[in-house]
Amino acid sequence: MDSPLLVWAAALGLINHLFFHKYEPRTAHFPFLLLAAEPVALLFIVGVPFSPARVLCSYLVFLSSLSLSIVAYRLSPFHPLAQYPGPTIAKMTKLWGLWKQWQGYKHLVHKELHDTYGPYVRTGPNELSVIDTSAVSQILNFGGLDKGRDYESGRHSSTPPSIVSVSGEAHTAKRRVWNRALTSAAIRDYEPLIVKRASQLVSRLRDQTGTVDIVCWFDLFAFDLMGDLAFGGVFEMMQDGKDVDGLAERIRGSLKVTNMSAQVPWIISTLHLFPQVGRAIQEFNDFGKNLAMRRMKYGAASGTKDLWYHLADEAGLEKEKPNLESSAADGIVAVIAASDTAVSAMSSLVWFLLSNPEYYRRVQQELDTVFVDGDDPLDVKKHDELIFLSACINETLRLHPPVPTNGTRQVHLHQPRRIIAGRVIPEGTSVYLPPYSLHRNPDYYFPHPDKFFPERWLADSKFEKHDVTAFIPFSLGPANCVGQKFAKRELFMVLSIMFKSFDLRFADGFNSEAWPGTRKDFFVTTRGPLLVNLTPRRSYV
Ligand code: HEM
Repeated sequence: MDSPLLVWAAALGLINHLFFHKYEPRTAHFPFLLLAAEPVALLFIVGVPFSPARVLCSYLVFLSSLSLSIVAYRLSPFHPLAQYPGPTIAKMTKLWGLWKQWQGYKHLVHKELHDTYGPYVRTGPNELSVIDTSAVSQILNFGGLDKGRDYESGRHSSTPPSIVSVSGEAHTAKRRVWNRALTSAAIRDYEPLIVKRASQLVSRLRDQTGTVDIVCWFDLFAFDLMGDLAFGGVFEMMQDGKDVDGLAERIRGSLKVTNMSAQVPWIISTLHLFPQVGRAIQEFNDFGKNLAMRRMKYGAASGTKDLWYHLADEAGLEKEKPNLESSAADGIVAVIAASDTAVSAMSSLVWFLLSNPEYYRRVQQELDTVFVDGDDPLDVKKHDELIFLSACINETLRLHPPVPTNGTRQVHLHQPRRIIAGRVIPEGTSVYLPPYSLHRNPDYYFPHPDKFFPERWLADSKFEKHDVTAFIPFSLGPANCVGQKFAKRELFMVLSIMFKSFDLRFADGFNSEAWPGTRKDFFVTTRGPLLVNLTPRRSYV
């Protein structure tokens, strides 16, 4: 074979690495075209006759040289993250963890890596995972790192921006509107809707005979509630007893794809060139827009201020009113962000209590003491007295955080490096602070960091270590969970009325020990059926 061609092909591989290293591509189309054309063009440049064998050799040598050069650099002491430990395969390529991630086990992978390598782990060529509390605030809080590229990367240019997909000033503007939508006063306006839907949940559960999948009913409840709040009452899933249009499945499918593709952001806009992907995106955009138009036509389900009222800035408080598409995108975010998260928390809490009968009894006793006969468990004024239920909720969020790995924060390319907790975070680095691993770190929760011990949250706790700076189920800082007060209100209301209304036990034959393994991390958590039997205690609805 012609050695000049092979030498040039090898050199071209190295030159391409240097070029793309300096000018990191935002999309894959241009690099793909370039990489496909170069080895063929080389035949003409070197002046050798065209033949399929020469083309093949040129490709092989070119791609081998390019890949070897990339891998050698990533593993070399010259790479800016060289001092951080991690598995070699993770340092070489981002593709290594995609399979685990596709299966929904990213949180477990991060945990395993931290157990092996310590609090700072290199989980990708330009990616770190950190579970050091002295870094938490410096990374997440005001003045910390920006939201990572993974947040915006799933969004096609035709999709209107939502609070999740924007950063910088655009995020600050959206966040102002969302903050107004989720103040304590605003949440009080939403309470009648929570009361209505929580009562309906209990009454529908009463209609069921035999075994019940409580996860499924929590799902139906959450969609109905968020449909009321965000779009004036669009779903009646509890009434139907199922998700007739398969909305939840569609949302979860798109979450899975977005979550995966966010790992390799440069491929997104190329994927979007495929007509099927474009169509699916368009359909989803239209779905949001139609819900928004329906809400504008029929008004709020409560007849008063709902979430949409704030998201669409109906009070006209913003200098620039958000357009319909943008508010619709936020409304859809509300449905997604509020449903899977809250459902995960409620389901896990039920699982933990049924697996620990002594704690379950204690929760029921507390509820029976706080809400004596005739008291309404949906009366939020009494929820502050539910100290033990509150401890159980915290312990659930610690062990089963509904957002187990969370998205990244980032020192963007061309930004100066940052020093965080005394360590250098170079430009172009994405940083995870995975709640699942942080919450189970024995340096912060000891003893028995993996065990459900609600007592550790009580004022007279005897636990040796209980460092609440390592508790971030709702994240921290300017992009933390804006809905956390609402989420807690919802959890207290639903759990109070449910445990007052029913005695629950795992259904006969249900493999309860296997249930935590059905929890999958696709940014928010999905979970498998949780089969229980319900025996009515007394009626509140
Ligand atoms: C137990 C329930 C919930 C948990 C554990 C949870 C957790 C989180 C987490 C970890 C984030 C990511 C923050 C980050 O990037 O650092 C987040 C973001 C967000 N959550 Fe929640 N969430 C819950 C319920 C809710 C509810 C009920 C709502 C709405 C009513 C909501 C709305 C949002 C929104 C809009 C964001 C994006 C905030 C931003 O980018 O500024 N969440 N949530």
